[in-house]
Amino acid sequence: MITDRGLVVSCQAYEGEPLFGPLHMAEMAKAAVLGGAIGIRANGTADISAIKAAVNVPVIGLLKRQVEDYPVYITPTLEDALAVHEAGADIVAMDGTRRPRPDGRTLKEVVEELMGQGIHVMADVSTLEEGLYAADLGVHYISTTLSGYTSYSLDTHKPDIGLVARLVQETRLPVIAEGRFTSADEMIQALNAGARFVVVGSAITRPQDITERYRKSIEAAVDLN
Ligand SMILES: CC(=O)N[C@H](C=O)[C@@H](O)[C@H](O)[C@H](O)COP(=O)(O)O
Repeated sequence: MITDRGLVVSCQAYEGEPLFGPLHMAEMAKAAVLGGAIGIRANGTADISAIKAAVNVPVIGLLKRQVEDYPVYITPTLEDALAVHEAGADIVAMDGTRRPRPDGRTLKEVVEELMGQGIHVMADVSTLEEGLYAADLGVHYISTTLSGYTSYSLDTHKPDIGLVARLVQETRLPVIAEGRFTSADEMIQALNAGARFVVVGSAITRPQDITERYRKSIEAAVDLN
């Protein structure tokens, strides 16, 4: 369990991005830990293993896999969840919605199997209802990761601190604030709303996004021609 409060850094790069691959992600994780991250979130078995070998903080693992016709892509099957666990993740993060999964299993079935094996589960949800359902199933953590990314949550506030607050009020589980955080002020608000910790990815570990954000800010304010 992660009992500390603070900042968890998500070190993820997609294929085609300059920092894609376990070597870069392990170095990124080391840098995050040097800066005081209390944990790392990572995608894919190769990155998870490399990061586990590189740092001494808990790793939240997931496996992103898009299967045709299924919108669920964060650790979509039981097999994916077990692979994440075997790669060394301390916590397995998975889609915590009730949408159909490519292996035909329900969220309940997957969670029960993982918990039966003593595996710690983080349910990535997009709404209060999903969080309450995941809590009923007994998951260890609920994260707001998917707010803004399901067809029925597209209009939610970025970041969704309101959802963090509601989940804290209505469940007894550790609530994780994750997704679309870009400033320390927003993170402080989420922690003050009761989040156990905040997970930040792109705003720290995607240099191309960071550069673009700065560039757009100056372009909006200064005539560069
Ligand atoms: C929705 C989805 O697929 N989220 C993924 C989950 O692992 C990652 O792509 C995000 O980077 C992570 O959640 C952190 O969020 P942000 O990068 O906004 O700080």
